[in-house]
Amino acid sequence: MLCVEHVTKNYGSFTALEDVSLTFTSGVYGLLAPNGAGKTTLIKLLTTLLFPTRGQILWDGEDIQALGAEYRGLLGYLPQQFGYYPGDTPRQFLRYAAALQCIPRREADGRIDHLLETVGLRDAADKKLRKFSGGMLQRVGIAVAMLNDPKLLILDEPTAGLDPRERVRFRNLIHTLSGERIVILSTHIVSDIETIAGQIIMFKDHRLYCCDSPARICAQFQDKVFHLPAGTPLAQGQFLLSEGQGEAGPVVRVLCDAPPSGGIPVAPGLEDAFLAIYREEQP
Ligand SMILES: Nc1ncnc2c1ncn2[C@@H]1O[C@H](COP(=O)(O)OP(=O)(O)OP(=O)(O)O)[C@@H](O)[C@H]1O
Repeated sequence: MLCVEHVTKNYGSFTALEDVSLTFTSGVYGLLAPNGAGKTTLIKLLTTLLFPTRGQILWDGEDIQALGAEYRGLLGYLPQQFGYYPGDTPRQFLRYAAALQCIPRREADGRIDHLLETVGLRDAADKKLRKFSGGMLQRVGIAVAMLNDPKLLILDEPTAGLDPRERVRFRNLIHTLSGERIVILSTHIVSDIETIAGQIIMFKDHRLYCCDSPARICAQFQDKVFHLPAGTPLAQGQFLLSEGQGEAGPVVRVLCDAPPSGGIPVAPGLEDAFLAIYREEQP
C-alpha cells in the first residue's frame, strides 16, 4: 500500500502541491487535472525524482526515501518522454534496460518475449525503433516499465500524441496489466481514464479536490446537465459546458441548478464533471 501523507511541494516560493493526502491500494488510479495542476509533480514525488517539502510518502508503512533502491525495485515508470536508441530493436533495447536493472540475461530473455507478446510487438521485435509509430514506441516504453514486474506502475501522460486507435489499444493494455498492482496514470484526456480508472484523483488550486470513482464524481452533477437548442441565450447561473449535435439538431450542453425552460436533461459524463469542476480556470 502506498500512502501520501500531508505532502506539500514548493518550488522556491511557488506551491505546486499543498497538504495532499492519498492512499493507493491495487487498481488503476487516474490523475486528471488541467495543465499545471501538479500531476507531474506528484508523479516525480512518487518516483523519488523529487522529495516533499513537507509530509511523507510511505510504502507499506516505510518512508520511500529511506527504502531507496528497494522501493525503486518495485516501481515501474514510464515518463512523459522516454529516451531510447533509434538504431536498437525493441528486443535489444529491452535487454539493455534489463541489464541496467541487473536482471540475469536468461531470466530477462524469457520476460522480454512475454512482454513483447503482451504489448503486441512480437512481430516487430527485431525491427529498428526509428521506424516505429508513437503508439508502438509507447508500447515499448510500457514493456520497459514492466520488466521488473512492478507492484507500482506509474505512467505520465502515456497517451499524449497517440491516434484514437492506439489510445484504445493502450488503454486495453493498461487494463490487462493492472491486475493486483497499483497503476497510477496521469492525463488531461478524460476519455483515457473514464473507462479504466477505478478512482480518479483531481487537484484544484494545488490541493486535492477528490479521489473518487468516475460514477460518484459524475453523480455530483446529476440533474444539473441539460441540452438546449444551439443559440439559446444563457441566463445567469447557466454555464456552457460544450456544443454539439443532439437528436433534433445542434445543441449546447449547459450546467445549471434549476432545469432551464426547454432544456432536456442528460446524464452527466466525466467530461461534464471536469469542465464544471474547473469552470473558473480559463486555459
Ligand atoms: N522546477 C520547477 N520550478 C518552478 N515551478 C515548477 C517547476 N516544475 C513545475 N513547476 C510549476 O508547478 C506547477 C505544477 O507543474 P506540473 O508539471 O506538476 O503540472 P502538471 O499538472 O503535470 O501539468 P502538465 O499537464 O502541463 O504537465 C506548474 O505551475 C509549473 O509551472
